[in-house]
Parts: sequence; structure tokens; C-alpha cells
Amino acid sequence: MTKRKNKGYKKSGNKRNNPEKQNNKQHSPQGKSKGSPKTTNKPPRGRKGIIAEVTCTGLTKEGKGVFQWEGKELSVENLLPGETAEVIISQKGRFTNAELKRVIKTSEDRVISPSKYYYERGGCQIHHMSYEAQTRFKQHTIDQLMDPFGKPDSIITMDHPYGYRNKNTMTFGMNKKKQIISGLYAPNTHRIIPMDGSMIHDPKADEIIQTIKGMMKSFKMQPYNEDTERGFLRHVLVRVGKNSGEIMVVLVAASPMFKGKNNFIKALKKEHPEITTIILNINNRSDSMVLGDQEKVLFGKGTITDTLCGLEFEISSKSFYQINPVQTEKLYSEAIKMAELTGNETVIDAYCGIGTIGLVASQKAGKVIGVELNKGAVRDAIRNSKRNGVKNARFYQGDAGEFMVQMAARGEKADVVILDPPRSGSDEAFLSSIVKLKPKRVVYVSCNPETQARDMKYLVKNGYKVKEIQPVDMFPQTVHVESVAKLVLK
Ligand SMILES: C[S@@+](CC[C@H](N)C(=O)[O-])C[C@H]1O[C@@H](n2cnc3c(N)ncnc32)[C@H](O)[C@@H]1O
Repeated sequence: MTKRKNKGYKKSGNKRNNPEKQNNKQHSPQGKSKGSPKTTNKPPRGRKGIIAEVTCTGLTKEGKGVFQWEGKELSVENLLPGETAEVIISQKGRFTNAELKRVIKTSEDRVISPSKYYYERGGCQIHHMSYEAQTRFKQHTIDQLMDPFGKPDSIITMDHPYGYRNKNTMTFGMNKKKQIISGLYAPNTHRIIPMDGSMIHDPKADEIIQTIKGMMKSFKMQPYNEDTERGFLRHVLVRVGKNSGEIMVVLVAASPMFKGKNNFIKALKKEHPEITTIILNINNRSDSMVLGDQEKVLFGKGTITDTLCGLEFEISSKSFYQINPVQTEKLYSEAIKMAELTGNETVIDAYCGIGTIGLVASQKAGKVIGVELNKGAVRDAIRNSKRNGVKNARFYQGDAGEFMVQMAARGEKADVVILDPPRSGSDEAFLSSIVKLKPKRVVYVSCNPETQARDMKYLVKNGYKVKEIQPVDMFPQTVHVESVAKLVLK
């Protein structure tokens, strides 16, 4: 658990200016600093900007440093509260953009990130913050969002907040020198940031992806080009069973015509005998979905197995599986505690994925009913139920809201509802059915506390009371927070 301090986070407006103890170390994201800062009140249009010296007064929810400039509140990546810095300010259309040039006074919360992609971020928006400061930031975020319901507990932190992701996806492309690159898309674009790994990825998964990149040239395998719609390999997804050691590699290609397939697979297995299954996924879509519908197993059984909370789970390529298994065990244990199961209850596991929460709950419940939209995940859940010898759980495929409406219409009963919806949260059909079914307890697990708070507001208006909120740090180095809340029928 971490100490609860409130340092320089942005509340509303930009009134806070809380420079903590600072030193005068210089920190230059672009390597060099040139000349003295200039300021004018009109930033030029386009890429060239003007340089301004600013002081950071808080953080946005995306983890960007907030500062005032010419009467405007702006934000910039990689700047921390209390720090002064030179920023490059430019105008693009109606938007004023800021880019960090160099930090003049650093905060005691700043750390030298172990990532060599320090300024490219790749999803780790706050890896320049000490882990202690990250957890303070997250606690503050959740405290603010949950303010209408009471004070959340202290966030459950991770002992080793690196290398935790069990699923890595890298996109392939070509740089201007016609060299093959792999990396992550820059936020909100399809521009690839070349990276050969990340501090939060499983290192073995990164290693396999780099091997594939290295093999592409000799196998004359072209990366797919979205503009010309030519080429073959779009992405590589690697899933690692952190406890079992099993590894799945998914080659996402634009076409099923895989020239030299057998030799490629043979060579990859030779380099990485630890790979237990290889899948070819065909994605000829033009949207930003990584996986297409069509799949062919090229080697192994097409799934991996992992253990979680003492149970075994079979996972297929498209099924959701929590990406941080160490913290997932803590999260699930909180959720099960909140469910207060005595062995007799009927429990609904809504948005159940491959059945993980429901199967863990089944050991302490009378009966578990799971519902999930993704057909493959439901197949996995049924298989997982059998694999673990669970006799009191049933899994159904469908929309959780519609399923609950039908349950309510049939006058069925549920004692506890556990829901774990996607980032967009639940919907009115689902929530209004909870109100009709009247379970004694609702345990709401969420990776997006904003939509969780919105849905909890509905339940509170309609007869429920929030008893406990437990944040869990499932995504260290990023701004995301997981939260589990217990609501009881008044
Ligand atoms: C955050 S995941 C949780 C999965 C599972 N509880 C776990 O911990 O692994 C959300 C799940 O909701 C499923 N889902 C999304 N929309 C849904 C809907 N309308 N009805 C049912 N399931 C849905 C997704 O396929 C995904 O498996």
C-alpha cells in the first residue's frame, strides 16, 4: 500500500501550483538545449514553434503536465508538477500544441525510465514518474471519480511493476530507408513508432517478435502497407502463459497466401523451441482491429493454457484474458471477498470472458451463470469449466444486457451479480435488469472507473448503496487504473 499524498494533480481549473522539493538537474528530451528561451504571444502555424519557459502546475488524467501560457491552459507530455521546462509551442489548425524541449528544474518524482524509448512512450504515459508517484496519481484519479460514493481504499500496488504484460502486439511496416520496422502505433495515428521491446512487455515475447522481424528479409516476407494495400505481414501477437510457460504466436497477415510457410515455421521453432502454438490470422480489414475473423492453426493446438487462482485456463487468440496475471489474482481475490459467498448463492458472472471470475467464484457459490458476447471465449469458458471439474457453472453466449432482460422477464433469481464490462461500461438494459432482479450484492470490476462511476450512479439512484471501492494497479507505467466496487441492496 502507498502513502496518500495529494501533490499537484489537476482538480478543476488550474489553480494549483505546488512545486515540491526540486533540484537543478537538467533533463533534455531532445538531447540538446539551444539558446535562451524566447516567448511571443502568437505561436507560428505548422511544425515550427516558439520556445517558452513554463512551470507545471498539475497533471491531466492522461498524465500530461499542465501549464499556463499567455492566458491559456496547455498540457505537454513528460512534464511533472513543480517542474519548470522549455516547451515548443505551435499552432495546428485550431489547436495549440506543446512539445517538451528540456526540463530545467526536475521534480523529486522524476525517474530515469529503464525504457530506451523514453520519449516515444508506446503506451507507458507515466514511466517518467517514480512508482510511488504513479500510485499517488492513480489514487487521486480514483478518489476524485468516486467522490460521490465515499472514499476508496488504498490502491493495491505491484511489487515488480515491469515486464508484466502477457500479451504483446507489434505492427510491421517499412521506414523511409526501406528497412522493415516493428513497433507500436503512435497515439491516435497509424504511424509506427519503431520499438524492439517495452518495459512492460514480457521480454520473451519481445524477443520472439524481433526474431520474426529478422527472418522476414531472408524469407522475402514483406510487411503490409496500408496505403498501397500490398505486402503480407501486418502484426505479430504473442501470448505468454506466465505460469505455464506456454507461448502462442499469431502471425496477422493480409492474405492467406503464405509463401514458404513450412520453412518459416520450422525456422521460427528452431530459434524458439519454447513456442507451443503458431496461428495464421487473416486480416484484410481497413479499420484498426488487429485480428481478422479467419484463422488457421499452423502448429500446436491453437490455444495456450495458464493457471490463475489455482485453476487452469485455456485461452484462444481472440479471447480476453487479463494482461497482468500477478495483479489479476489480487483483483479477483478482492472481488470474491466482496461477493461474500457462503456456498448457496446463485451468482451471475456477466461479461465473463473465458470464465475466469465465475470459475473462481464457483468454488464458494451454489451456482454460477456466465454470459459473454465472444463465441470463442464462451467455448473456452465451457472447456475451462470441464478442465477444472466444475459442475455448478453454465456459460452462455450473448449480449449481457439482453440476457439479463430475459432473466428478469422470466422472474429468475440471482443473489450476486459480478460484472466486468469492457471500457465502455455496461448499458441501461443490463443495469435496469439488475434493479428488477434485485441481487443482494453487485460486484463491479472495471478497467475504466469513469464508466464504472457512471453506472454506479444509476444503481445508487435505483436502490443500491456503495459499500467499498478497491483500486488495483493492473497497468503500472500507464495512466490506467482498475477498480472493483461492492454495492449492496438498500
Ligand atoms: C474486461 S473483459 C472481462 C472478461 C473476464 N471477466 C476476465 O476477467 O477475464 C470484458 C468482456 O466483455 C465481453 N463483452 C463485450 N461486450 C459485451 C456484451 N455486450 N455482452 C457480453 N459480453 C460482452 C468482451 O468480449 C470481454 O470478454
